[in-house]
Amino acid sequence: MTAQPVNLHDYEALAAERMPPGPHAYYAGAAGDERTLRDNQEAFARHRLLPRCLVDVSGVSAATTVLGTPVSMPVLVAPTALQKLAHPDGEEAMARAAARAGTIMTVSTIATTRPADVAAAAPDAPRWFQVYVLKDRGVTRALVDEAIDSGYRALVLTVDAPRAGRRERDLRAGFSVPPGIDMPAVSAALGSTTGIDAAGFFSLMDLTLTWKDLERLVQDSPVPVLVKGIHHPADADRAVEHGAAGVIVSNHGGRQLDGVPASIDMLGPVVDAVGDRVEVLMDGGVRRGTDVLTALALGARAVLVGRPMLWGLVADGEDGAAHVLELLRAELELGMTLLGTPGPGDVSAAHLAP
Ligand SMILES: Cc1cc2nc3c(=O)[nH]c(=O)nc-3n(C[C@H](O)[C@H](O)[C@H](O)COP(=O)(O)O)c2cc1C
Ligand SMILES: CCCCCCC(=O)C(=O)O
Repeated sequence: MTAQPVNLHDYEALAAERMPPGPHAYYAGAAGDERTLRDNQEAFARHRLLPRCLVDVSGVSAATTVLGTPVSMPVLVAPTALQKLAHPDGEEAMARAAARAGTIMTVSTIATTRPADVAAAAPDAPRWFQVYVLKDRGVTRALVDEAIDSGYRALVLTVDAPRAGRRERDLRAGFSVPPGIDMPAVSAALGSTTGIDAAGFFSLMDLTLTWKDLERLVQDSPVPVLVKGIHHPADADRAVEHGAAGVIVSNHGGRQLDGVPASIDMLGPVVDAVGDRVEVLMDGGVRRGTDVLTALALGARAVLVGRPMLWGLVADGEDGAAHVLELLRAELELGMTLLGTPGPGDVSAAHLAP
């Protein structure tokens, strides 16, 4: 493909053409038969939006707030590891792209750039830090402290990955981290990062993690803590009881337990359980502005986008990632205009066909 991408699917195709097979397998792939990966997108297509007419849409704006932080749209950047596999500027380019789009970037524990350096790349932009709790709690603590000291505004505790899902594309492509790509968290725990694969990384995880650890993280944290990887409404309720300021309905882009429901299908039940107490976000399969509208209609405060941000980074670094976000914003604002909803807060269950 040579033409300028006009949607997120075009970026996906472009990245597939340009990336070496191993890194592409790692980014694109998911667990087992990839049923959940497919279902994340297909489930959006099972919902139908129901427009209302003769609403004044002259001032449509996607701007909103998430945990009190103003954002230009209810679309955030999901945490994804190893962004220097996409582009030499990695997380720093992603941070500048998110800042240009006026939204929040969530920086992974397995970033290829230190939390402080990502912050320095876009100093005024809001950003969150995603936490994997490693057996070596000192490594986790040091990264969290660095993020807090660098002004990150929230912690996102990922709870769906005590081990790597069985990622067969990685196995077939023989993917492991190439030389020259550092992951500060992994080098602090292991000394070296070259040759490590997903299973190798996740063997560093602390399998004793429970609700008590969430409570402790919340107590020790000067910033709000969200829990990412929630499927069950009862777990959402438990997360809130243990102090979470928000929950993210997510199946890790289908990369962990294959066969779990699409995130969009668990959003409604989670919103019913905790939506009156905390903000509920979701990720998985968001590829269109209309997907964002569906999530808002089911009660999400915002969505996060994972792979498409990486495809943008592969295609054109900071500019590519920024364009992915701009495409989503344009699609979302057009969708809001056609749906008859001037602001994100106007989108409700009444805008979905029964
Ligand atoms: C290549 C890749 C790396 C990821 N790394 C992380 C990570 O480090 N921490 C995390 O919590 N989730 C991680 N995720 C999951 C994303 O945060 C998110 O849940 C998922 O990508 C959303 O689905 P989508 O890719 O369909 O948008 C990763 C996903 C991908 C594709
Ligand atoms: C080889 C490093 C693997 C990091 C794992 C990050 C992650 O969450 C993922 O889904 O992949």
